This record gives sequence, C-alpha cells and structure tokens, in this order.
Amino acid sequence: MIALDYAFCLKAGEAICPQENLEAFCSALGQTLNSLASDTRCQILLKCEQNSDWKQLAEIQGDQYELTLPSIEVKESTQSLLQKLLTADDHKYYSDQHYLMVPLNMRGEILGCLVISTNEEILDDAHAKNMLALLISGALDSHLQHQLLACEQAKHKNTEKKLVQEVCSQKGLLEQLHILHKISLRLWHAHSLDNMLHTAVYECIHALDFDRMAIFLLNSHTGLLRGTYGTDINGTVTNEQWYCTAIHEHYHAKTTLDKRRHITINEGCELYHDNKVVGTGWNATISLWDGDEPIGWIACDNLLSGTPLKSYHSELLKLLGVTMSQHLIQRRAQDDLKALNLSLEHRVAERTAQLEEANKRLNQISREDSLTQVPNRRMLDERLEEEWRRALRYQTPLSILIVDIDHFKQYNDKYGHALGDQCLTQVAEALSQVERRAGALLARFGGEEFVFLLPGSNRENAISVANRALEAVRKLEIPHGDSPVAPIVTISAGGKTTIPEKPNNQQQLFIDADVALYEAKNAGKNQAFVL
Ligand SMILES: Nc1nc2c(ncn2[C@@H]2O[C@H](COP(=O)(O)OP(=O)(O)OP(=O)(O)O)[C@@H](O)[C@H]2O)c(=O)[nH]1
Repeated sequence: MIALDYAFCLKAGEAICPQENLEAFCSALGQTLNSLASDTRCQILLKCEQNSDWKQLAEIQGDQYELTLPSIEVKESTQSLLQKLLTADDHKYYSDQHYLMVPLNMRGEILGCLVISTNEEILDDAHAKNMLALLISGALDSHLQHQLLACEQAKHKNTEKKLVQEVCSQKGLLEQLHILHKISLRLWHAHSLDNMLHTAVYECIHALDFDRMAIFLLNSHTGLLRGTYGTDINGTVTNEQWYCTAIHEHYHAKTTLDKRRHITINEGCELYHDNKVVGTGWNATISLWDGDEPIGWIACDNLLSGTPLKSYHSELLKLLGVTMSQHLIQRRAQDDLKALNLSLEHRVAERTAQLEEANKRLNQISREDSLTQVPNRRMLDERLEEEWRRALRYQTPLSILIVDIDHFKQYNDKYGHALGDQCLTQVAEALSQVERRAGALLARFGGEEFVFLLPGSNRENAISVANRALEAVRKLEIPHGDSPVAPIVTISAGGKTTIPEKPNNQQQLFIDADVALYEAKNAGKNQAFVL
C-alpha cells in the first residue's frame, strides 16, 4: 500500500524542490515512488492549449523515466478519466482504486495532471494529495518557466545575433554601393568603349568585394560571345579579346539566357582561367541586358583571397549588372551616333567635292570654245579687264593680236563646213602653242578669228608672236586650193601695243588692232601688222 501521506509528500518534496531540470525532477519522483511500491507507474500529462487534448510529458516507472513530449497521445480511457477530473466539482483530484489523478494547477488554471497508477491501494488522504499536487505543480511550473525563460533568452540572443549580422551586411552593402557609384562616375568619363571596359574591370577588382572579373559582349548578329578584359590568376587585368565562343558553349551565359535570369551564383565550384581549372570557390555570372535583348555577361569569383560569399553579394552583383548595362547601352548609342555623323560628314565632303568639280567644269565650259577647246570670248573679256587694270596701275605695256584665217569662206566652200571646222581646230591648236609666257592667252574671238592677249608685252614682242603664229599655221600645211595667197591655209594678224592711260578703255585696243589687221589684209594677207 502506498502511504500517500504527509511523510511521503515531504520525501517527494525534498526530492523535487531543488530540481529545476525536468529530467532530474522525473528521476527524483521515480526514486521516491519506487521506494514506496515497486509496480508504481506515473505519468505527467499536459493539456494542450489549442484544444482540450492531453499529451504525455513524461512517463516514470520505477526509477526509469522517459520524456515523451510532445508526440504521444493519451489513451482514450485516460482521456475520459481526465475529463471527469476537469468536470469534478472541486477540480482538485480524482482517485479510484488504482488511479490517483492530481490536477496540476498553475495560476488558477489546470495545466496538466499527475497520474499515478498502481496495483496497490492508494490511501485517500486529501491533505497529502493536495500537497503533492502543489509540490509537483510548483516544480513543473518552475521548470516550465525556467525552460520558457531559457527559450526566450536563446531566441533573444539569436535575434540579436541576426540583427548584428543584418546591420553588418547592410553596412557592407552600403559601402560597396558607394564604391560602385564612384566607379560608375569614372566610367562616364571613359574616352572609348575599350577604355570603359578596361576601367570597369580594373576598378571593380580593386575596390569591390570579389577578386576577379571578366566582361564578355554578345554580337547579336553572329550569336558569338567575345571576351573584352578579364583578370589572370595573379589579379592582373588582361586583354581577352582573343576569346570567342558560341553561347551554347558557355554554360553560365546560356543558363541566364534560357531562364532570363540576371544572375547565377555558385558556391564551392571549380574556378577556371584560360579554360583550365585553377581553384575552387564561388563564382557569379551576371547577364547584361538592353531591354529584352541580352548584350553581354560579367563573370566574377573569389579565386585569389577566397573571400566568402556575403549575403549582400547577390544585390551588389545585380546592381553591377544594371550599371554596366546602362554604360554599354549609352556608349553604343554614342558610338552609333559618332559613326553616323562620320558617315554623314564623309558623304557631305564627297558631295561637296563632286559639286566643286562640277562647278569647276561648268566654269571651264562656260569659258571655253566648244569647237576648238581654246578659251572663248567671255574668258578673253574677263582676262583683258584684269590685265588692263594691272597695266594701268603699274604702267606696263599690254598688246593684243587679232588673227584671221585668210579666205576661209573659200575654204568652206571648197572643202565643206566639216573640214572647215577641222581646219579651225588645227589652227587653234597650233596658235595655242606659240606663246607660253605667263599671262599670255589665246582665245577664239568668233568665226575664223582668234586673239592673243599679251600682258607685259611690248610692240617688238607682239610682232615676234605674230610672226611665229603665221609660221605655225603655215607649218600645218593645210591645203587650200582656192586661196589666191598660197596653196595652203594662211593667216593674217593685226596687233596693237599700249600702256593704258585710263580705266575701261580696252575697247579702243580692239579697234586699233582691227585697223592693223585690215592693213595686213589689205597688204596681201599672210602677214602681220602691229601698231
Ligand atoms: N566651218 C566653219 N566656218 C565658219 C565658222 N565661223 C565662221 N565661218 C565661216 O568663215 C567665213 C568667213 O568669211 P569672210 O568673213 O568672208 O572672210 P574670208 O573669207 O576669210 O575672207 P578674208 O577674211 O578677207 O580673208 C564665213 O564663210 C563663215 O561662214 C565655223 O565655226 N566653222
């Protein structure tokens, strides 16, 4: 028989009270019960807060105990006994021949129940039961409070640790973003795309939280991925423009493209350089986009220092991708504009040159005789005006010679107009070779008449030119069967030399030269006369 009396309670109380640990508490209770009766079984049950189910917290048999919270359901028969306990008037305890159920009250509420089952008769000592319930409730309450406190403290510590980590991470990210912003400003000032890519790799590996970086650009027409700048295994920036691969051969690029993901990060993977494994660590591939169109990739890793991947890396690398994308888009637009401007400038220059050439030609044509290709009267008038002014200013001599083919009407009549044209062309060519001094000009004056303009030329020189002209035409030996002068085509020349005394009086020069020509014709043609 269990003497569940005051003495038992004292003994149990001694065992229980100093214990805060549930296991020690169970052990002490088991030993106490075992010392009273060997087949005693004891359960500590707890009532669920959510529903009215009961769960077993611990089972004690002899000096053995087992903590079973929270999985073990309480048998249905026990559940109904417990229900009786709850509905009992005094809520204090329930007992029958083999069970003693002592409610565990805590702060006025039934929190659990101690169930002692034995084959022995349990003495019905109300005072002892109450005392036992009080002791166990107190111990359990203290234990639970202690556990709760420990749990809360652990939670608090955990939260505090997380908070510190979060603050550190945020601080790290802020610092890195600040650096990224500075790098971005430097990229704006790059003088070319190539310079920008080099600057990006150099600045990022020196200032951001990773060791190596490489930038690849995609040619959307060929689908090929080309290297730009990267980092070797010593952390030196290298030119990797030789690198070219198809997208499908580039695993990371393909992954980001297929999944339209901006970034992939792999930890504990093999790290490569020049297609060879050079270590292990984390690496990341960040895709660069122009809207929906992929334009390139950035790869980075921690090969050199092994710096662990931080919680902010993903955010930092994403922003690096966005920053680089913006710079590439802007740079490409600038380069396209530059190329367009260059091509426009080139086309404008080409057109201008064509126009100048056309104008030059037009100018030439408008001042050239179409049949003989020597300067025409318009050109002669312009040049004579210029030379008249110069001769007037410097008071230098100026001569003109009017040359006329003798009996050209007869020539036309005999040989026809076409041969007449041919004769005119031959004569013009021969005359144009006669005087090569600077400023001298031979022009077709009209019909079968030509004029020599001879700036700086005195009368003697004019006579010399006239005689040479006569000789040059004779030398052509163009047959002229109907000429009473000679059997060949001949010319007559009349000239005038003057030093101008007043402006715009060049017309007088022609009048005088014409008089001289008339003299030459009158004197029998094939000769020259200079006034
Ligand atoms: N084939 C050809 N004949 C021309 C051209 N221009 C003028 N003539 C001819 O040149 C001839 C000039 O004749 P005239 O003024 O009578 O002079 P000429 O017969 O040379 O007699 P003189 O001057 O006194 O020796 C005319 O028959 C014109 O038709 C031309 O461009 N081509």
